[in-house]
Amino acid sequence: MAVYTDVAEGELGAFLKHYPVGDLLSYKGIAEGTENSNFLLHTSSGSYILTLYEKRVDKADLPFFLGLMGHLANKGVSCPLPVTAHDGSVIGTLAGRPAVIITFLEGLSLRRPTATHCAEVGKALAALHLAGADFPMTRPNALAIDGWRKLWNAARDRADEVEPGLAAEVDADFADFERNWPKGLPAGIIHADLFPDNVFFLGEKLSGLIDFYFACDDLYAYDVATCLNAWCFEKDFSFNLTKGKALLAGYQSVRPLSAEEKAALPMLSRGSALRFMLTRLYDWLTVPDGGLVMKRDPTEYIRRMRFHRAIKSASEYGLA
Ligand SMILES: Nc1ncnc2c1ncn2[C@@H]1O[C@H](COP(=O)(O)OP(=O)(O)O)[C@@H](O)[C@H]1O
Ligand SMILES: N[C@@H](CCOP(=O)(O)O)C(=O)O
Repeated sequence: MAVYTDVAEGELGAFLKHYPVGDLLSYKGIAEGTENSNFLLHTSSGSYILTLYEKRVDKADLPFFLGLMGHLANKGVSCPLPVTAHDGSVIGTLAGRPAVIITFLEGLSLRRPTATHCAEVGKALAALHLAGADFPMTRPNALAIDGWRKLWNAARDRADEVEPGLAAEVDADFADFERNWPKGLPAGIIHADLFPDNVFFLGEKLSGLIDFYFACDDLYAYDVATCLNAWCFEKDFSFNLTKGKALLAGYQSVRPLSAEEKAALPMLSRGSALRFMLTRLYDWLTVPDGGLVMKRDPTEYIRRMRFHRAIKSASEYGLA
């Protein structure tokens, strides 16, 4: 469910007069997504996505996210381009919310990606890292260890309701991360949420990347770790080595990982699994059922955390 704010046809028509998109022919709310309200617009000049930013996106971050999409699109990354209004602005106001129109990308997100799709994602992630290297704005990762700690402080007392023993397990992880989290690895702009729902394909060919609303500055290899978690595990929580090999080979065909990045991959993957477990756990425990935010199962990421804890070397992910 991701239409939290309704938009009346009259006010949308009036809003669109400020943009070079032609006349409104039809529009409908999009069910997919988690954070914001999204609408598909058909106008006399084509299709667009209208996003109304809801409470969990800080308006102060919008120039970074939208500027980044523009920068990447101009460098040949297939991602939405924000549409500039006649007065030169990109961020408007609609139904009391910050609102933006972005270009529509063709393609479908996949429920069951294959190793071929994983290789494409690896290549696209590396291309994104290279294309973002000269983006002039910065945004610290709000969901790095300090941000995880805040989520954990809010959820810890009830964590064992979700999985007995989870509180002690995660406390031990924090102690390890706070002492041993990798430092000094290559860093720059990362997507930070490149899950299958944020990647479009036309057949086996990747057609676009969306949802840059967690993008930030952090370790490139941490973004690779997030993709291993999101793309290379099966529904039974087993790691698919063929997919891992394909994703890593795809990435390294564009941007080779250093020996230090490779060595850090098990810890980064464990940290990334903890990050997604924590946002899911926080929502699971704090958001009322039937509420507006779609709740995702935190236990899927507890399984991944356990898998990564047992990894001895990054070769177990499929690194040559
Ligand atoms: N540029 C785009 N082109 C086509 N569809 C899009 C585009 N942006 C978003 N969508 C659609 O809207 C859905 C939600 O978008 P997303 O950015 O993931 O929202 P949220 O930030 O709320 O999770 C996507 O799953 C996709 O179906
Ligand atoms: N990918 C995250 C949730 C964020 O949702 P999105 O719709 O903004 O991609 C998770 O799986 O926990």
